[in-house]
Amino acid sequence: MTADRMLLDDYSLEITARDGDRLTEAAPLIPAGTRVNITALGTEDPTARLALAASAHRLGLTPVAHLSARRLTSEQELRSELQALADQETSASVVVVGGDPRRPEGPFDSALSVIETGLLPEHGVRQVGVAGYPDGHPDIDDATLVSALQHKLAVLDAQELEATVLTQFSFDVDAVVAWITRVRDLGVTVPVRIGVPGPTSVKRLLAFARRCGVSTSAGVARKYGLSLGNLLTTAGPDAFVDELSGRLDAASHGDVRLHLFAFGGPQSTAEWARVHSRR
Ligand SMILES: NC(=O)C1=CN([C@@H]2O[C@H](COP(=O)(O)OP(=O)(O)OC[C@H]3O[C@@H](n4cnc5c(N)ncnc54)[C@H](O)[C@@H]3O)[C@@H](O)[C@H]2O)C=CC1
Ligand SMILES: Nc1nc(=O)c2c([nH]1)NC[C@@H]1CN(c3ccc(C(=O)N[C@@H](CCC(=O)O)C(=O)O)cc3)CN21
Repeated sequence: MTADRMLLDDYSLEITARDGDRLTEAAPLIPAGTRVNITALGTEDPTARLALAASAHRLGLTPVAHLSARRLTSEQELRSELQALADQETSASVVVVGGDPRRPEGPFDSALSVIETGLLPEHGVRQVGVAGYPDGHPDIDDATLVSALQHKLAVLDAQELEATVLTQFSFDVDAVVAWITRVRDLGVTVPVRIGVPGPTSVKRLLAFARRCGVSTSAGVARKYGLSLGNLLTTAGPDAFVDELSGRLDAASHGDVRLHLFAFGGPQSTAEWARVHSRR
């Protein structure tokens, strides 16, 4: 198996609640059991996210609902959301992120505070994803991020939950390789999924990068293949993934896979993964 195929083997796909119908259309392109992550945006109807989790499950995929700590207005809301996922048998895997609101909307200020409630395993959760930041975070310093990561993994381990680290997307292979090396050196052994945008217009990629605090310096953009002078062209992660796979080896970097953000919709991202994993 080539290095690209290892990275793309068992990739995960992140979509939003609005992508429901489009997931059904894209499903024939997606390997059975693939994890489909459902972003927590705060703008969508929570029932739409539940419906999408149910639909992914029916399509033979593995739904992974995201919980956003700072967007939860009460512990009751967390309980209801988990119970609703459990009732439709879609609670086995979730992701817990801090959430973008500057001030928490309820009792939870971080992913850790949600995990520490102990409510996840009580509702049938067995596997939990937490976030990693190869490019850093605009509002949170690196030391805080790394200690939060270690703390979350320790508590998940104590709760006998499987953990995965899902990274924020990045256009910078050097930063990603350095970050994987750093967390492995710190003793993080769990699987890591590197966030990569699926193909979409340069314009959309730049807008998402700005919104999510991801850097797009001129050098990084050029190497990635983002032509800043032509915003309507489509940019895919081909060069990024080829270089990343050439620079990783399982012995020193452990279990590393791709987490594809379907910014251009599930179909184009799934098609990209299918073509690229055959090369
Ligand atoms: N929706 C998504 O898919 C993603 C969201 N993010 C965002 O990245 C940020 C950090 O998330 P996690 O790594 O899960 O952190 P976390 O919840 O583990 O928190 C790490 C530390 O940063 C603080 N913190 C958390 N969110 C913050 C915020 N919005 N502003 C200032 N301080 C904050 C926490 O109190 C804690 O001390 C959040 O804003 C999160 O929403 C990151 C990646 C993906
Ligand atoms: N700090 C941070 N906050 C986030 O919210 C966030 C990240 N990082 N990292 C990446 C994920 C993926 N995210 C997203 C956000 C929007 C769409 C999206 O397709 N939005 C549609 C509208 C969909 C809707 O409103 O339901 C769009 O056309 O913009 C996809 C992924 C948000 N995410």
